[in-house]
Amino acid sequence: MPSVLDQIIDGVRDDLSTRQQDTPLEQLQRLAEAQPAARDGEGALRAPGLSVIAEVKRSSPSKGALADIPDPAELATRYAAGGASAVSVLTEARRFGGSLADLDAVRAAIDLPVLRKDFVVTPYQVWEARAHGADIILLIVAALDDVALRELMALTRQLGMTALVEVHDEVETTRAVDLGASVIGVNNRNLKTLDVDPETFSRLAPLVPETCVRVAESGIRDHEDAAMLARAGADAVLVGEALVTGGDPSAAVDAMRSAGVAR
Ligand SMILES: O=P(O)(O)OC[C@@H](O)[C@@H](O)c1c[nH]c2ccccc12
Repeated sequence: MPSVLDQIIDGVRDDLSTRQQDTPLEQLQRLAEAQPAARDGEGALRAPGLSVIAEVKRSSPSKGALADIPDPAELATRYAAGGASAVSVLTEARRFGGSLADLDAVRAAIDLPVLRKDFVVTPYQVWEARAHGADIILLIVAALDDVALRELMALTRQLGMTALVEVHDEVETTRAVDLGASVIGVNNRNLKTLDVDPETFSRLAPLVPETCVRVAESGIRDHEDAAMLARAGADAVLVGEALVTGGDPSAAVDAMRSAGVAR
């Protein structure tokens, strides 16, 4: 039985081959080179206090539809007003309801670093992220072998972007650290089963060197969860569902950010 992650990546590869036919790599590279330089995503997350990466997320494989989000730019503007350090935009279409158009809209609306959140498996997607103005990309260790991960990390750096390298267990964490990742996200959700274990971050954080930015991801409901994660060593939290379903995204971001101050 293929895992949920395998199934998602199969769909991503299909959609990718369509885009590669429409837009050849050389054209993307020209678009990427015409972009203003990438913003310093790592620096934004390293800033003192608990940083919030606020996510534009319409649906998820685990919960189905979460929110319509007719105007992602407006949502991103609210995140920025609440003090988000970066905005994450899901661009995966089949399971998460995202698109590169969402990324474009958010990029045009705010001046914060923007994270392209997708299942990146080829250099083409890294160029694509930069061509659409992203400053940070997600690289999921569970989806990549060391050769691919090293190549994608190097290209990300070459394009002036930050890689958020995502792990879910001890082996993946060691791989990320050994490959020199400087921003490591611990996903409390297992992408192979979609189960959330809120203790995952606390268990893995000690394996991540102090010199790295530690990001806690998934299942973070409120300022109390954020405070707990800050105490467990999180420099940043990545939050989607709680912000898109909560009614007041600015206040929710502000509450989480402020919760980290008392750490
Ligand atoms: O909506 P939540 O539970 O707050 O989670 C946000 C984010 O962590 C989640 O969307 C996520 C983390 N890693 C991913 C990888 C792929 C897709 C999605 C994700």
